[in-house]
Amino acid sequence: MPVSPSAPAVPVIALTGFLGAGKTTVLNSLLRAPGARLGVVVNDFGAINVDAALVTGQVDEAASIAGGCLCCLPDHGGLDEALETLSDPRLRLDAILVEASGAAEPLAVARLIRFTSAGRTRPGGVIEVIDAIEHLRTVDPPGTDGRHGPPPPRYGAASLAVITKTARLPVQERAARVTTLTRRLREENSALPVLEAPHGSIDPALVLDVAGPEDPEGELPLAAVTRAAREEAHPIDHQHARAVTVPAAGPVDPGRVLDLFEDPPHGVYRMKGVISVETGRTRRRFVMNLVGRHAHVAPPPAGAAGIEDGLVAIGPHLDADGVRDRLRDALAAPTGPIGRGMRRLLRYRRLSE
Ligand SMILES: Nc1nc2c(ncn2[C@@H]2O[C@H](COP(=O)(O)OP(=O)(O)OP(=O)(O)O)[C@@H](O)[C@H]2O)c(=O)[nH]1
Repeated sequence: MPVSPSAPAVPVIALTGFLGAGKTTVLNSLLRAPGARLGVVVNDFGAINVDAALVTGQVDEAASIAGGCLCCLPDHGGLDEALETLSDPRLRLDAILVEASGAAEPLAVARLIRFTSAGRTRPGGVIEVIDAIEHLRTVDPPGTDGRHGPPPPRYGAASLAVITKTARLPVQERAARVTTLTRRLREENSALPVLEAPHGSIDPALVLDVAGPEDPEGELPLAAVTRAAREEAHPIDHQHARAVTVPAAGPVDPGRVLDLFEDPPHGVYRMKGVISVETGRTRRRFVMNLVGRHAHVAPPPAGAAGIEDGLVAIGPHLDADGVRDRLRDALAAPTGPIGRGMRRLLRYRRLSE
């Protein structure tokens, strides 16, 4: 079927959020929803793009950018080219979702999308994913006096905020946490819609709503200019996280990997990757995640078949050599029986349901 030369510009929606907040989980939930044809660009910080391998569901077109933040990589890691390709009218995509790395600064990501050279796209909004458990310790912590100062400027980039992991809080604390987070977000961004997303699940209609007209109807041109200026005023000023990637040569001792996850190296906030474990003649793979002090073990989705075994450790202040040694040690070939470690791993697996 011929494509109209006046095909509408494809909205590009950014998924931002701190390390491990749940961006891939939200993305997967959107991709499971039938209806819209979505393109995906996944940016990951480590040398192995773990997130790209963990994207499940119906991706109509995909691109992967690994090895650093979009905003810090030379030529933004090829984002313009990826958007140019994905916005080809022949692909007939309804929207393109860009999952930023957890170390990216949302204002910088919004600016890259706004000023991309890909001519058939338009900014479709920024969805900031917020970890209900960790956010007030990591992104928006109180000062030493226990009081919050001005909210982080990144809140100003968001068009929708999605709060994840509330179910992991004690029931009696959930409502208060959502209220506190919403109040903080709206101190910077007064009209920001905020919603809870149990296990990353949000209504895709809301996301495509976020991607509504570029400049809200009735908005004074001045408002658009102010928004662009705010994005400009915060150039790439984010704290540079570091990532250490260590591939695994073969099956590992799960006990050693769990020792690492239970006592991560100083400065490591996030670890993720895939490991293989061999018992008898059976080899099984597991997806390992650590966010803060919370470890999660899951079976691999189909997409993980294409990813090599290994771990990526990420943190703002880590000693790369020391961390690499710890990861290598944890991923070394087993030197003895692994039964006890396997039972520990399966216990984590059950608790991660
Ligand atoms: N209980 C619970 N766990 C969640 C939720 N959302 C994400 N997780 C878990 O949190 C961990 C990190 O989730 P991801 O979706 O990979 O987070 P991310 O923001 O893509 O991570 P980075 O790209 O590394 O910054 C995984 O173990 C998820 O299973 C949620 O709503 N509830």
